[in-house]
Order: sequence, then structure tokens, then C-alpha cells
Amino acid sequence: SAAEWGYTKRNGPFTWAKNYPTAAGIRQSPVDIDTALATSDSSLESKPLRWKYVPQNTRTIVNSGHGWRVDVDSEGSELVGGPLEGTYKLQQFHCHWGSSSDKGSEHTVDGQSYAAELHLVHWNSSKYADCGEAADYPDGLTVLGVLLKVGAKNPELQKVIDLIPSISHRGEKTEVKEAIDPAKMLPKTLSYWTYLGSLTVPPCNESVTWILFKEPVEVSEEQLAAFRSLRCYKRGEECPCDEVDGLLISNYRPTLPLGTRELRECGS
Ligand SMILES: NS(=O)(=O)c1ccc2oc(=S)[nH]c2c1
Ligand SMILES: [Zn+2]
Repeated sequence: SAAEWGYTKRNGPFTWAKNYPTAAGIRQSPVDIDTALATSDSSLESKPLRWKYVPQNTRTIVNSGHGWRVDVDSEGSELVGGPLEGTYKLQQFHCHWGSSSDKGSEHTVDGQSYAAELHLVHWNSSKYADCGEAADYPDGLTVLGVLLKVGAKNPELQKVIDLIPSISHRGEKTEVKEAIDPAKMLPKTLSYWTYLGSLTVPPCNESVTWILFKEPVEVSEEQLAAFRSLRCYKRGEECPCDEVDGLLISNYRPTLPLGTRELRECGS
């Protein structure tokens, strides 16, 4: 099959449009958040963003070959309000990072990169049967983005880090025994920017309402180093990517033009 997409020169973001034409679309993510362009919107202020997660429903963590991903049983979760119509359910959460902590976030703010970015992926359960179906519709998905900056060790993310040694190679997965509470990974203040975009990984479906919190959350250098210890190839196979012995040292997509899309903000 065609070389699997990834983040190296050979299979990275600038090659994705070859096999995934949507990646060259006009509603792509991530984007640079030009804070001067953001318009505050009273309708956002009048419908506060509200979420409910069930920590016991975080099921498994897997090495997708593109990073770690915690898959969640959607039942019992919900995200409503803000720019959203209807109810969205949590499907999974994962992270993007760089080879050093001066880069790694997908969204940038006035051109500034952060060390990493956490994504909580939700699907519109008011209109669609599951995440896969929802991903094919412009109002199908919502991703809550949290910017991560270097600082104190993040106790909730530490529960993910502790599982990384058991999913070191692509395809490996393990049960999440100690419940991880997604709500504890969100910032204290809930101000955010929102715009219409896409998945930041192939097939780059233009089906995501992005909600990016303004306040970064802290993570330690050691925790970032643990992310970079994941390998992008299967145990027993040789490394297909020309990354330093197949370590997933970087898995963020560079920003795409906002174009004529509206960028709204809620809260200061
Ligand atoms: N990076 S992202 O746009 O939040 C995103 C959204 C949905 C996904 O499904 C898989 S699998 N990986 C994904 C990444
Ligand atoms: Zn992501």
C-alpha cells in the first residue's frame, strides 16, 4: 500500500495532499490564531460551554504510529454550548508535540508555538450514529484544544505517561486501569477561540468545529521527553520512517491559512 502518512520529509504534511486531496482544502487546520482578527460574539457569551466526562470510561491507550491516543466509551459524556448546536460526545483524546519544546503545538497564537497541544475529540451525537459517520459532515466533530507549555509536572497527564512504556511500538495498546479525568486536563479559565476547520491528520476531513482554550496548561520537560520515546513502527519490523531510529519525536502539522473563515472568541 502507499507509504503510510507520517511526519517525516518523505511522508509528512507537505506530501499528504497526494493521497488525501482534502488536505489541500480551504477549511484546513491548524491555523495561526491572529488575536487581532478575533471577533467577540455575544451569542457565545450567552451559552457557556459545558461538559461532563466519565473518568471510568477511559478504556485503552494505543500507539497509533502517529502518537498516543486514549480511546473512551462515549456513553455518559457530553459537550454542549458555546458555538455548538446539539450534544457532542467524547470519543478519544491525544496529543501533538515537537522535537524540542520551542515547537510542537499545532495551533499557534500570534505566530507563537507552544510545546505541545492536547486534543479532546467529540462527535455530534444529536445528528449522527457514531464518530466515523460524524467525521463525514461539516458539523460532525468538535475538538477541544489545550495548549501545553513547559512548567510543572502535569499529574493527570502523568497517568498517560506511566503507560507509554507498554505501548512503545506502533499498534500496541493497553487497558487504562487508573481512570484519567479529561476534565482535569483543561485550563482553569475557559476563554477560547473558535473557528471551522478540519482534522489535522489525514484524511483531514473538513468536519471540525475547533474550540481552542486561550490559557495554556503546564507539562514538564520530562513528560514531553516521554512522548518522544514512542516509536512509529511495529515491534519486530525495521523502521520505515527516516526518523532517528523511528522515534516519534515530532507529530504536529504546520499551520494552514485561515482564508476567509471567521475567528470568534469568548472571554478575555
Ligand atoms: N488531530 S485531530 O484533528 O484532533 C484528530 C481528530 C480525529 C482523529 O481520529 C484519529 S484516529 N486521529 C484523529 C486526530
Ligand atoms: Zn490532534
